[in-house]
Amino acid sequence: MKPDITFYRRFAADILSDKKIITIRDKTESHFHPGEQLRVGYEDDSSIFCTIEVISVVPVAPGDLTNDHARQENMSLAELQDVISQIYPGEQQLYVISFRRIDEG
Ligand SMILES: CC(=O)Nc1ccn([C@@H]2O[C@H](CO)[C@@H](O)[C@H]2O)c(=O)n1
Repeated sequence: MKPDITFYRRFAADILSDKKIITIRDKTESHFHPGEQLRVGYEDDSSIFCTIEVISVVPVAPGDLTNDHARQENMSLAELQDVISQIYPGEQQLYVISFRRIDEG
């Protein structure tokens, strides 16, 4: 089965240990709905590593990211801002997808 959403492999351990409970995406991945269950795969080979349930999808501008967002990413705010500027350079409209992990694969 193909994943519904993918993550860079370096973030998988934080998701599987429930330390990372949000992801921040652009418009192309803003269509998920609360209650939806998503198969989660690795970005590099698309293999599935867990299932999550979407809690909410909330618009955010990169300049409005807070320490609270960073905590939910298991990062410092500086790290999060750095990651966002690398993955979504120049993007002014992003979306915070909150989730809970349901199982491993
Ligand atoms: C693989 C792929 O298609 N896209 C993305 C996009 C984002 N992210 C992570 O979400 C958080 C905020 O952006 C940070 O932790 C990011 O590293 C990810 O892992 N994979």
